[in-house]
Amino acid sequence: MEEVRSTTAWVATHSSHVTVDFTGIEKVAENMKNSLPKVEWDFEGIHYFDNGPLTVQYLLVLDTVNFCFWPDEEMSYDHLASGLKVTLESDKSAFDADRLQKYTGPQLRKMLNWPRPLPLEDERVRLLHEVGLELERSFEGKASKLVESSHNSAAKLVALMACHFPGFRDHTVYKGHQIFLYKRAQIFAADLWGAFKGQGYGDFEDISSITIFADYIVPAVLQQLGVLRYHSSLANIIMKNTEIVSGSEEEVELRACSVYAVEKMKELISKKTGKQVLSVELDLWLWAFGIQCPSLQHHRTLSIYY
Ligand SMILES: Nc1nc2c(c(CN[C@H]3C=C[C@H](O)[C@@H]3O)cn2[C@@H]2O[C@H](COP(=O)(O)O)[C@@H](O)[C@H]2O)c(=O)[nH]1
Repeated sequence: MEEVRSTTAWVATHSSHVTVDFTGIEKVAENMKNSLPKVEWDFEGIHYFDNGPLTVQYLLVLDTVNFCFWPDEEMSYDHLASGLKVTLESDKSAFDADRLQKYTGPQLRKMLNWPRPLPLEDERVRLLHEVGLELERSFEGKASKLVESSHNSAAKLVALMACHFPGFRDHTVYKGHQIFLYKRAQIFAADLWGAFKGQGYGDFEDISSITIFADYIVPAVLQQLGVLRYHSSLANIIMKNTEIVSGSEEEVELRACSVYAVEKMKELISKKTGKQVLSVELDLWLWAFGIQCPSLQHHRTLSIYY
């Protein structure tokens, strides 16, 4: 996580298209210092939960395919989370490692009750196969064993995931420097922590080490709040829904500046209140705010990472 923090800070200080506005951060921190809005994990009631290892298996499958819900305007994260939940409720072995290795695009569509091909469907299927195979090879087929191997460390869990599953290696090269974001690996740790309320499979002594999850909703919210400012050419691209290429300077800056800005916001709120604030909590608040705001325009990048 230190690498996520330091490399995203490097991007923020060398950024050409996105600026982090410290006055904007100060304003948000000032507003939040008295009442930091607490958003409950699963505030929408769409996730599977049985307080046991099957929930861990469900969350790993969910975060394996938790990316790119566009250009299909009707598709959203909620369809994914609830579709996988219904699947598991009717067939408890649906996410067994051997079955994960065999799913096809049409079968995944059927699970989600989706009438047409999913965005990046072939990649979603490939990543499910990858996770099924590696779970079988290294963790007796069980996501719970993977989590147990992290010995209550979220940072270790993220490192283990990056090591075992190439699809979770969310990094890029920016102006010659390697930048780490690890969005889906971090969100898996956060989902466990949220679902299990910091107990059992969600008991991570270093949950404070996690950063926010750099997706396409959070940068848009931060821009709306005046925390991020876009160069006019980038603002135009986003306004016109023009695709931004994965790995481009613009894309890396949008994601990295978001991580950096929220780290700064967190430090400031903690200083003002004398209480520790977690990036996970800020992320959930920003994300929940973003998805309730249908007019919010986000950047469009075809990516398997978010
Ligand atoms: N930063 C951040 N990004 C998040 C999430 C979540 C879901 N987390 C759930 C877990 C527990 C809570 O109950 C949350 O509901 C999804 N995403 C990202 O959003 C995008 C989808 O958006 P739309 O097209 O509108 O559905 C896509 O990139 C997806 O990867 C989050 O928490 N934080």
